[in-house]
Amino acid sequence: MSLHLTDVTLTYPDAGARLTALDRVALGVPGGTVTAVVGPSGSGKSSLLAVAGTLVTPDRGRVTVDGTDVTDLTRAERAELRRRSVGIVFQQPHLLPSLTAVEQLQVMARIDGRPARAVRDRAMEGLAAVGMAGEAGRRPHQLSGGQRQRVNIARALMNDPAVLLVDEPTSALDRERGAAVVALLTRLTRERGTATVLVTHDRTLLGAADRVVGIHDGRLRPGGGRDGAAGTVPPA
Ligand SMILES: Nc1ncnc2c1ncn2[C@@H]1O[C@H](COP(=O)(O)OP(=O)(O)OP(=O)(O)O)[C@@H](O)[C@H]1O
Repeated sequence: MSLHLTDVTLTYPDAGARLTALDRVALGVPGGTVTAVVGPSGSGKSSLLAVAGTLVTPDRGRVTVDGTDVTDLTRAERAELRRRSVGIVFQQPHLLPSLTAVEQLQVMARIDGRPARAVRDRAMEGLAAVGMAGEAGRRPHQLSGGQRQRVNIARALMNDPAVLLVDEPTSALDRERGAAVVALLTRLTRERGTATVLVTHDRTLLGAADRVVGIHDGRLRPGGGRDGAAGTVPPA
């Protein structure tokens, strides 16, 4: 399981010109590791996740998810790869208000002829993995912000993705709960061999990440600082 971005450039139309959101980005994330990408607002973090998650096709460069070069796939093949191999944890949990915690995970499950019972067992395992087995029957309004974020993470991991993309997972949480969520993501990443990318503007919570990379004006900076070779961060 791994994620590779090679020489990725992404531009958006901007008042008759093009705005470069990602500038010759190279990033390799081996399975079982967390790479944190840290940068200020507008630096390209969401763009990076959108490209890595195969939601947006870059102008140039290649994206390889779990050994498959996404660039050559049709739209339908990309959607299938995303469903099978990519988990995304959005900033806000976006849980469905009427569903219990375990049902949030069940709706994400690949049906694929699997009996409902097996899907439920898998969902319960997923909740247990994030310490939420005791809250399986609760609806979102009966959970704390940290608990909702745990359900969010469990849901993203329900189909055992090769790649996990996490957008500002701690923004709605206080420091202690935020640190617990990052520690949880790191543990699950190691246990499952997932290639995890976490983007944030907050450096204080990143002690648990295997690697921290900075992003400024669409360019990566190894080590998270403003110095260093632009754009290129080889696999750890
Ligand atoms: N759909 C779009 N059309 C035009 N420009 C865009 C679009 N999306 C993002 N941009 C621009 O691309 C650059 C990178 O944006 P991006 O959303 O990736 O940054 P970010 O680091 O995620 O910011 P934030 O932390 O505020 O979410 C910014 O200059 C932004 O204004």
